[in-house]
Amino acid sequence: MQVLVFNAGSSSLKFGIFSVATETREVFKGCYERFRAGGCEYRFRHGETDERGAAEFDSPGEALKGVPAALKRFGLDAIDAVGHRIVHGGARFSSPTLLDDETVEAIEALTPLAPLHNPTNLEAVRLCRGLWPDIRQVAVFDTAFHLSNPAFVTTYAVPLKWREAGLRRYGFHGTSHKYVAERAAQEIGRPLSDLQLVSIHLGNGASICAVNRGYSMDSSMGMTPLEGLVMGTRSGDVDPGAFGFLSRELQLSVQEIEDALYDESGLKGLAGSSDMRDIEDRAAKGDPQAQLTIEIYAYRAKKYVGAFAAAMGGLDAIVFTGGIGENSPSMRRRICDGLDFMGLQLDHDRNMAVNLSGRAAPQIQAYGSRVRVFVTETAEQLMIARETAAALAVVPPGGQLRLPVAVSARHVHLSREAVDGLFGKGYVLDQATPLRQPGHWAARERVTLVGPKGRLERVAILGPLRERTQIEVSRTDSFALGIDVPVRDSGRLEATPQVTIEGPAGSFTTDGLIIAARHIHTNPADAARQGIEDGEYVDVRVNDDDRTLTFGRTLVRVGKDSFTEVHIDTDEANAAGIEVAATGELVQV
Ligand SMILES: Nc1ncnc2c1ncn2[C@@H]1O[C@H](COP(=O)(O)OP(=O)(O)O)[C@@H](O)[C@H]1O
Ligand SMILES: CC(=O)OP(=O)(O)O
Ligand SMILES: [Mg+2]
Repeated sequence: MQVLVFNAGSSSLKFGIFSVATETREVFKGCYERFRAGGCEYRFRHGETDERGAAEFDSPGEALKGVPAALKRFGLDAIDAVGHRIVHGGARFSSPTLLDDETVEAIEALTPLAPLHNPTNLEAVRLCRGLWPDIRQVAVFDTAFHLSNPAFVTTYAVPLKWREAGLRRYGFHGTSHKYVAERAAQEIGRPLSDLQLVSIHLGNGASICAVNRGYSMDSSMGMTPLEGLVMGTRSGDVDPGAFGFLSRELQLSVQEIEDALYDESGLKGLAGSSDMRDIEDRAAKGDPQAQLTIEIYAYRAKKYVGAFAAAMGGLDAIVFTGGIGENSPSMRRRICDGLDFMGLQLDHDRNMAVNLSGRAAPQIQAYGSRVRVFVTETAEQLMIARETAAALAVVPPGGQLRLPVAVSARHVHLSREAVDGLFGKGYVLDQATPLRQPGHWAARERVTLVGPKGRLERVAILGPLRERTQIEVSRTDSFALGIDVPVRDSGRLEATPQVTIEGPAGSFTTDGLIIAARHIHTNPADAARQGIEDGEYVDVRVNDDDRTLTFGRTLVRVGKDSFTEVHIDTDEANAAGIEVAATGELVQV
């Protein structure tokens, strides 16, 4: 599969074509960067060609316009899918997601939380929809990796009302942190789940991530990519008291303050340039402003390394990546110097000799340093290509069907004889409420279930009538009744326990008591679209928020006119934090 990937950052537009099979190979690598008024630089690599030059674009968003022509010129415009880096995915997007009108709208709504990024990311999506309306596009989110952060990390100590409105920490650069952590684990030769790592991504945007035994535990970035380290044009940590001060002393509006924190701060605010190369050159020539800037930058990073080692309660390795992390030996040295007390010591010669060609990840710690120090190129585009292909492999070409999830509360299906016994001979139930499955209904009448421990009153009766009475309860209900109830597929009633059913005209005791195994009702057309068959078991993921849960072993039941719907019981719904209406999606076929 040929995958086109877009990675629009705050100071560059990177794009590439990847051939994804068992191995993922980068066929074409393109980049527009060093934007200033009136122009930028570009570099295109394809086979033996390595072409550099100047272009007229003055921002990553503008540079998108150059991509179609570049691909055409290299004969690379036949693609199968597009993968996009999307910086902010909020609490909803925990994994790569197919882009359609609804998901694009949801991403757009997050723009205020990543104003330097999401608009350009979406511009790339629109460009591709225009050029290749029939090609599927997948969003890969910077935030997704960090959704594993615990609540004590993601929660700001602010009023409940603000938290309810959505104020919380997220963290970014997740694709990069995940890649470099995996790369370091590979070099160490131990599984990521055994390791405590600090990943230091120093690009134009910069963040540090605590990767604790395979999961992101904390990131220096917060609700927006503004918190944390000093960046190219962003401030990083500032006392929130600054807002009041600036408003009173300089009469600045919230918008003016926010704009300045994003665009006029960081390296640019401190030294007048957002480019670390310039600043390092000036500092070396004695410029005191540039010197102080470098000291602040390194100190802030060092502080987070120490903090995250303490947060995890251990540290096996740190990994440098991003333009500055990869290319500036002096910045790496400033950040590492003085950390001998925690077992981290740099080898100065190795630090100077770093060569990252061929995806190398050299170790630059001194002999005897307990903590390893890696430098590695980040590979956001490669990760996006892989995750795009993986996401599409489980989504059939007709598109991802959101499966409505219905929560079944306890109910009974009655036989003719049971109705006679409970309500009187020949009684006709009132088919009060139609259900979504055609021909199915809930009756106005109710019954009571009685077990050795207790009673369940007002239990629903679902029709039509069946050959055999079947009573479906949850595991919690089984304790209320005091009966050990097995999990069974509907209709599999051999050797099931007995329960007593009471109605207004009489009661009787019958077997047929089960905890219904979760299942999907679907029809032949939807089943074909999803690539699933009657009788097969699939996994269904429900809820995209922090209670996201994947239900394994969900039985597919295809019926000629069935309405496609996942049925789970109340215990399962509670575990997944589902209240009334919810949807799920297939994660594995
Ligand atoms: N040799 C170098 N020495 C110091 N800084 C460098 C060097 N090469 C690149 N950088 C810095 O890397 C930063 C850009 O990082 P990069 O990861 O390319 O940005 P982006 O976040 O836009 O992807 C700039 O501050 C640039 O000056
Ligand atoms: C999230 C972020 O800051 O991204 P970038 O470094 O690409 O600007
Ligand atoms: Mg970047």
